[in-house]
Amino acid sequence: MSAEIIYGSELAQKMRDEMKEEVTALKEKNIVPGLVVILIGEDPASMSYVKGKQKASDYVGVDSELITLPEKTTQEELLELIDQLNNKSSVNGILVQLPLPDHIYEQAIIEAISPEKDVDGFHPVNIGRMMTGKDTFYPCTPYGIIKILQSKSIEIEGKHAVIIGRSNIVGKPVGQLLLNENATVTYCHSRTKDMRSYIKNADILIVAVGREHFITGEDIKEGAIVIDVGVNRTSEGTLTGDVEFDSAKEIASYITPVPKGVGPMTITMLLHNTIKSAKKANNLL
Ligand SMILES: NC(=O)C1=CN([C@@H]2O[C@H](COP(=O)(O)OP(=O)(O)OC[C@H]3O[C@@H](n4cnc5c(N)ncnc54)[C@H](OP(=O)(O)O)[C@@H]3O)[C@@H](O)[C@H]2O)C=CC1
Ligand SMILES: Nc1nc(=O)c2c([nH]1)NC[C@@H]1CN(c3ccc(C(=O)N[C@@H](CCC(=O)O)C(=O)O)cc3)C=[N+]21
Repeated sequence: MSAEIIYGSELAQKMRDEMKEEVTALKEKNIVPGLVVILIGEDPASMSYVKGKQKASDYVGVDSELITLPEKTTQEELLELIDQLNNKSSVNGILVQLPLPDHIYEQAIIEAISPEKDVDGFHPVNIGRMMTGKDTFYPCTPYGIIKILQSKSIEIEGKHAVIIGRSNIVGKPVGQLLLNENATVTYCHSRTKDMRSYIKNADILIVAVGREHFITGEDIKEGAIVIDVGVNRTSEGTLTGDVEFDSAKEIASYITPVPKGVGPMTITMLLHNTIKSAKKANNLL
């Protein structure tokens, strides 16, 4: 058996086309969804992600502003900027690119962003809403993964979903969203004992570790659905996921590639959240 490859990039394009129409209609009501991205320092991977996001915003018609600040920016300066943006009505979404330099306390920044403008879905209020099954801004990568599964009408209910990785931005929230969809969820992480036994029993396997070739075809169950979140740069300078694609493809029923898998959906859901925020601010939701 050879798996069907799910190109998140194709779903992303389709959703961006739909959003573009929606934004055009909003503009006729004088509503322009506005996003501000704050990037501190000059990390090349972050700069590349931010560029992709600017391009997608332009395509959809979201008014996106990039604020780049020097590495030495203080926590107080960043908090002051966030305060200004929280109070600016033309700004519907605020994203502070992570990770931040060591001298800035990440949690203080996340909590300073108004939950109503937290289009990353990282604020504790939004995480709490997600955990209690309420509608809110869901974290973009996990939300994109749910959309990828739904786009292929893959049933989540009753399935055993195994998540490798428990970060606040990917692993934990993707498990929560899958639980909300009635999956049975197992989290694995660096302290998990006998991890391969869980992986072998996964109907849906989500891999978010950040290590090339972490999972191979031998690890997974026949017919499993494999979602590869990892983005690793190879020694040749290309991008690759956490899953050894060629071997896994022969065992899985569906698999996402890297690039062109989850990544483009992350950006798409960021735009979705920004448009949603603009609609809410104008009492359209
Ligand atoms: N495509 C996209 O849109 C996005 C892709 N990414 C990519 O996804 C990957 C993960 O990102 P992120 O969640 O932020 O990463 P983190 O580094 O924050 O988390 C990695 C997780 O993997 C776990 N882990 C590490 N080593 C092992 C091991 N040997 N066995 C089992 N678990 C292990 C860690 O466990 P522990 O908690 O115990 O340390 C941790 O929970 C990265 O490659 C990143 O680039 C990230 C965001 C978006
Ligand atoms: N506040 C915050 N929010 C984030 O959502 C956030 C963040 N910080 N910090 C870093 C991670 C990483 N991340 C990615 C988004 C898109 C791709 C993506 O589009 N990848 C393309 C390839 C892009 C390329 O070619 O460089 C793909 O997989 O096809 C990757 C990674 C968002 N993150």
